[in-house]
Amino acid sequence: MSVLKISNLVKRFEGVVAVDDLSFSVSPGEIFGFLGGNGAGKTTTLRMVLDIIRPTSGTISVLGSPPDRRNAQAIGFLPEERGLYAGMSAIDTIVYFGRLKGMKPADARNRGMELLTRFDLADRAKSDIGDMSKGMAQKVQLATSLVNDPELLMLDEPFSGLDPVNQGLLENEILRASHRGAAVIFSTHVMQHAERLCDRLLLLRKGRKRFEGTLDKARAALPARLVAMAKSDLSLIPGVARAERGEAHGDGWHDWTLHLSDGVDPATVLEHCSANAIALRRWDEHRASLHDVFVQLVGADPDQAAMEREAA
Ligand SMILES: Nc1ncnc2c1ncn2[C@@H]1O[C@H](COP(=O)(O)OP(=O)(O)OP(=O)(O)O)[C@@H](O)[C@H]1O
Repeated sequence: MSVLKISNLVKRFEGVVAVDDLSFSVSPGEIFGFLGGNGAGKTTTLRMVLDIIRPTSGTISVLGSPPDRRNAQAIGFLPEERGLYAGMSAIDTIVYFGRLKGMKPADARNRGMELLTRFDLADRAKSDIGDMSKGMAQKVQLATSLVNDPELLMLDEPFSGLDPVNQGLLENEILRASHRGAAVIFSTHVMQHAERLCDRLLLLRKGRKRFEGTLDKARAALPARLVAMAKSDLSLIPGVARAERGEAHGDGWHDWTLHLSDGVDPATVLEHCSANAIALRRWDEHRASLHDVFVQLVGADPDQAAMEREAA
């Protein structure tokens, strides 16, 4: 059974269709990347799952029921706009959220301390949130979303604002939640995180689904590039859309870069070479990255490109 099932979801605000006939589902233990450019409709979708806003049409099922604040006990959510109550200690904040989710205070406190220890913040458990750095406060907020061991964990841009060590820590937490059977949905603009973590991903553009599937399927959506060294003219091979002859290596050997036509498997080009006695000294396949797929299907976004360069 799906933990989350969204069918034909539409959300219209005045003058804007924020979510446009969106359908997808997420199963227990699955890590699902919810990707899209700025304003694609990601946060709006997550808010509808949480019953913070209501759909214009379509249906959402969370653990078999329509969205309802009572589902909160089974959900963990890290909102995009961070912010906890300054004036409250880290551990009291986590206990507060645990209690909102129906936990006994002692259980929430034990679980909170366990999380703070894992997040290297045990010595700051009694510190006021207002006295913490932005990244530290973000880790406390992450702990509030994990305190109840949710069956559905939804993280909106969880990596932004974290240093590389803490980004690694967050990746581990996402894997840990998935291993214990939680369905995890996260949005990000940084494709490397999605590439490392996602079992499946969805690309959203202006509220509409542009792609849904595995990382392999996403990368296969763009033609591959091959780099080879050969004596023959490789531009004539069937399936090669464009070929560039590169550096000469003597005795007629040249580097070649081959851009394949859509849907052509690099293996068929290699088979053609061996069947036709085309000698090769080098053969490297370069598949499209998720970044390439994102830019192609969702459109380049200057903010995203800058963030991805920063993260690379
Ligand atoms: N309360 C609202 N009233 C009117 N329009 C809204 C409201 N909330 C969101 N929108 C619009 O809906 C669209 C989708 O916004 P949303 O915040 O869901 O995008 P997002 O994918 O989360 O973007 P980002 O990556 O920039 O956070 C945008 O055009 C936004 O302006």
